[in-house]
Amino acid sequence: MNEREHVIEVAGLRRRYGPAGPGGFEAVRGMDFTVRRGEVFALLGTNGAGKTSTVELLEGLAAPTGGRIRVLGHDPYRERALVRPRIGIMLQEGGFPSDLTVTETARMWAGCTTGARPVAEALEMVGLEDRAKVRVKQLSGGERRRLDLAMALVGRPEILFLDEPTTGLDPEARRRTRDLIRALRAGGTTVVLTTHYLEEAETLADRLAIMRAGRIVLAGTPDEVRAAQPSRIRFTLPAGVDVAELPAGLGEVVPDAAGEADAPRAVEVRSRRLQRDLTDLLLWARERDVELGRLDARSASLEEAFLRIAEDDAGAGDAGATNAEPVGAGA
Ligand SMILES: Nc1ncnc2c1ncn2[C@@H]1O[C@H](COP(=O)(O)OP(=O)(O)OP(=O)(O)O)[C@@H](O)[C@H]1O
Repeated sequence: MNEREHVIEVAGLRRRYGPAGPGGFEAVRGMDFTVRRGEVFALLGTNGAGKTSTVELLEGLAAPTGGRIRVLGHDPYRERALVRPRIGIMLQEGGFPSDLTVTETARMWAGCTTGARPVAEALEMVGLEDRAKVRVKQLSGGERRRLDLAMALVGRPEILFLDEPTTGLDPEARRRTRDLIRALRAGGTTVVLTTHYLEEAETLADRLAIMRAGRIVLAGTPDEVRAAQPSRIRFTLPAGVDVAELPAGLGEVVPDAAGEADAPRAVEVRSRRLQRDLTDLLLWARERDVELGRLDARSASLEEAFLRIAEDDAGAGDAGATNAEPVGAGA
């Protein structure tokens, strides 16, 4: 496998619903990223950030209003006939005819697909083999999601697009779906997924991008995205020890404003050099014989990175245009 082959290339991508001007809405506002063959790439973002709007453009379901997309070297909208047979799509709402059984639905779908995977195999991959004879309308919501996934797998896609694949699944089905995604990746399938489960992105994705208001505001490997946020050191200072006495050069020191003057004071240090700042703090405490209460030091989680971006909605993405780190750049 050529690690550097980009199977998806996106530059300056835009999507507007409705007319130009105040009557319309621009859901995708200039996105740049690449996806490499064989990786799992996750798009994250709050409701309405533009994930589905973006993925639909990659799938060739709509034409962008600006920018350029290449999927497997082709324009997925204009050259749909070349791209569609090589990709698998699991939409948020599959909408298969509900009077057919699971097997009939899968056969119908496979009949439209060249080189289709055997239907029984696709159903087994998603754990629906026991529901093969059940009508689609009798499936539970989670089972329908799994049927949608099975249909996306029927064509043995090179790139699999999964829009919130585990939403509505019970924990066991979710675990099974995640294992399946890992197995597909191990077999060389590229997976583009949107999800609201941060731990899913954290454990599955090779790289991820966090969107806000139609733009990517942070992107990279899960480690890179976490590292972009400060670590936190939390402790309490005994009564009588002032925050100003803390060693100089610690990261941003945020004392708890509500603390009483004669009671221990909670302090948070936001640090970009966790080991160094923690060492400085502990040496200072030993030298001064200060007891730090409830000491806790931790690196930022993906959730913190996500929440910080979500909370920053006041800027509604303008900052994102300049802060965005193009995914795949120089990698
Ligand atoms: N057909 C449409 N016409 C007008 N606006 C639309 C249309 N489809 C989506 N939008 C708007 O575009 C924005 C982005 O929607 P999109 O579904 O892409 O977001 P998302 O990140 O996938 O959200 P979610 O996490 O809720 O699925 C939203 O504000 C939505 O209201």
